[in-house]
Amino acid sequence: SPLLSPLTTLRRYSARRRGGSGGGISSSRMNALAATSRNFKQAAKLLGLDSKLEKSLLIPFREIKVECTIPKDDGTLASYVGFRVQHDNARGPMKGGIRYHHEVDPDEVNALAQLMTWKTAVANIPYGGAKGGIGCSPGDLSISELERLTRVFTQKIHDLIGIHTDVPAPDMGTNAQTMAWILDEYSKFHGYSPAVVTGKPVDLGGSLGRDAATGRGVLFATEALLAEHGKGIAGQRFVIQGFGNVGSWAAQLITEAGGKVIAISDVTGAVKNSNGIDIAKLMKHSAENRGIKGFDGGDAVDPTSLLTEECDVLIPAALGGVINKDNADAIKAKYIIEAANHPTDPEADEILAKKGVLILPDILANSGGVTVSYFEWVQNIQGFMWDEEKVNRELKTYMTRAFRDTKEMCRSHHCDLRMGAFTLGVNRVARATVLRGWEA
Ligand SMILES: NC(=O)C1=CN([C@@H]2O[C@H](COP(=O)(O)OP(=O)(O)OC[C@H]3O[C@@H](n4cnc5c(N)ncnc54)[C@H](O)[C@@H]3O)[C@@H](O)[C@H]2O)C=CC1
Ligand SMILES: O=C(O)CCC(=O)C(=O)O
Repeated sequence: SPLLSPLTTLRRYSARRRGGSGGGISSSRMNALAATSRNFKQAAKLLGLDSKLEKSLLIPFREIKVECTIPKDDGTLASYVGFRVQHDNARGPMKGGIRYHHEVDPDEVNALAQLMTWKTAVANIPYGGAKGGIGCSPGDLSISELERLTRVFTQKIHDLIGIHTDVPAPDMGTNAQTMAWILDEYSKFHGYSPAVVTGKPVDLGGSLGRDAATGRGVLFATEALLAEHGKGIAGQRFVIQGFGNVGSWAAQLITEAGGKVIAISDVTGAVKNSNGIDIAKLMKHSAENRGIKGFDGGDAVDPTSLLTEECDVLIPAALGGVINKDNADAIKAKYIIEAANHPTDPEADEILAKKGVLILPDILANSGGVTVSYFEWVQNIQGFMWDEEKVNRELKTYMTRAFRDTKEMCRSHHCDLRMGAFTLGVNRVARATVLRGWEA
């Protein structure tokens, strides 16, 4: 969250976890890997990819599973399973976040790693894709337990990550402080290596603007989509699920651009105000009260009904699979901007397409985070720091270009935005793979 120090954010996450389910996640969601692979196969078909190349692109490069055993503060031992899936490196070092969440499982990490491969290609940054996670509830761990867990995880994978092999970053339940621990632990083995992680604190070589980057990229992508329909952010009504790094920055920047955030949720609860929620006040409340619950700047609403609220633009910015065949038909938004990864199941895609709802897919909409991660890595390698204005200006250029390239694929392949982005990403990875001589 923009107003909080890294340590406070992790503590706040803990309270959110204890606060209740937050809602909106149905048991009807598709398996994440099945859903992502289905989108990939559809794109491969549109591109007319050779079937052997298609198969080779889908199979991950490496799947790592490690047991991380740590002493708890009370002296007992606890063990957690950590994963890192390195999906593809045809276009460069593998890149992607590390998630701490109780629902982390190998299939989902696999799906998220695959999405990173297509996302970095859509953004046209010189990376492949990876993702990691530890099955834990960060909220139930103290800061020192989280630090021990992160250091043990790093000890187990340090030989398999690196500046030119695989570069982790934050995702749900992790933040700049987590990256600082990974950087420190990795550097014990390999010498001081700031470029081994991105999204780290600015004091350790993090980029200005990385904290806000995913939310800012969501704003730029939304602006590009609305502009096609003769609209701007100003005057549009937004509903946002998730008030963590991505959701809180998106809410803040949309408000600054004149949009009206009329409902927002996190794991502790949801609030609605048709006159527009005071986001600065909500940030303060959330920091002081460990979540949205109890905020008096609107009416408390059932988080499960948040996604189906009347609005112009819906922004899921929390978990995957939240828009599925159970609730898709009830969605009233005209546009869905996927700030979260894989929030929409393919079955829901079909229902929403029939209703005329336009979806800006995750691998385009949330690519601002990894794009500024790339800027951070470049700055670290060059030993030179950009000012924030340059970071934000370059981010806008990259987001606008990714949107334009996606639209071009939509036109040439007669497909929707999701398939436009998938064909764009898959085609770039396929070309790099063939050029490198994949069959040799
Ligand atoms: N952090 C980043 O740079 C990027 C994140 N993403 C994606 O954005 C999404 C959010 O990530 P972050 O904001 O980084 O995570 P975070 O850990 O900072 O925040 C997650 C938010 O989701 C909320 N949440 C959890 N379960 C919920 C539920 N059932 N209902 C409503 N809210 C719920 C939490 O309370 C919290 O507000 C994830 O899907 C992540 O993969 C995508 C690209 C980059
Ligand atoms: O910044 C990065 O490297 C990765 C961000 C990420 O995990 C994502 O885009 O889903």
